[in-house]
Amino acid sequence: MSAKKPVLEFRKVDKSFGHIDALNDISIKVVEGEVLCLLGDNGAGKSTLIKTLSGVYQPTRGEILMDGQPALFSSPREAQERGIATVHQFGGTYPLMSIGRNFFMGSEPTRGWGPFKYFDRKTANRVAVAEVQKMGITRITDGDRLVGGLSGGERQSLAIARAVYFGARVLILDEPTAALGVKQAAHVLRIVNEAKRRGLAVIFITHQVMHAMAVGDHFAVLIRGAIAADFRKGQKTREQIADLMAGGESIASLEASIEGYRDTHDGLPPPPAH
Ligand SMILES: Nc1ncnc2c1ncn2[C@@H]1O[C@H](COP(=O)(O)OP(=O)(O)OP(=O)(O)O)[C@@H](O)[C@H]1O
Repeated sequence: MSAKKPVLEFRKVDKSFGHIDALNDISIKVVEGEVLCLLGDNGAGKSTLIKTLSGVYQPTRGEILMDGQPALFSSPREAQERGIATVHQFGGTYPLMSIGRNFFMGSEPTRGWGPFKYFDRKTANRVAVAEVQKMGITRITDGDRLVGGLSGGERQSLAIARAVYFGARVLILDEPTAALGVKQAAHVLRIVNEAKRRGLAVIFITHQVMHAMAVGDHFAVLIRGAIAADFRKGQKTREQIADLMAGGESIASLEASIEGYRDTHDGLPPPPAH
């Protein structure tokens, strides 16, 4: 067990949509300075879990605690104000706007007064570039550059740097490396480590076991809305984690049965199961 403090905690949380139980008896802690990897196949409940953490949904049953106190986030804005930031797969950035504008979207620094107030482009650019560089992206030097010209990894990094600058305590990263090549993914993983080093509690959602293993301190595998396994770094091998994500069915035996079918059916794959 970790001696660090949980920032957020779910206690026996259920979330149902009519008769569909998307989350079932979820108890989990998100700890400062740690990365919690949330793993699970399509439809396992990962999105529902992060939406419940970030105020989009309210639990049907159970309790959410923040800093040990009961917390109810009635909207995403309220969760954001409490320091819960969500970064989605494509960074949630605006491609036709500059880096400086994107960084300060919604909290623009201004100069002047009353009707003479205007967006302080220089300050925005200076701060945005400095913050992004502090996270290790030294290739970004011009805050006027359009975000549309950045790589996928740089966009993710910009969104993470922004969340850190605006005081996020919990950073939820929804498949940040899913659409990235190896080098770009490595870049984002380094930034995840940097956010953790700065004491943020990070929730990292991914399908990629290797990416999870590169940054995770704590792992939770969701299957059909329930936590099927909850373990810490070093307690399971890559193969064991992949098997858990596949619902306990050994990937190796699945591959062997597909190969066996191909051998007797002119190399054709088996038809999909119904
Ligand atoms: N708003 C909703 N209304 C009804 N059912 C929902 C709703 N949102 C999610 N579900 C159901 O809850 C279950 C979990 O869905 P969820 O989107 O959380 O899974 P996921 O793990 O994020 O999947 P993916 O990796 O494909 O995004 C699914 O069966 C889904 O159909």
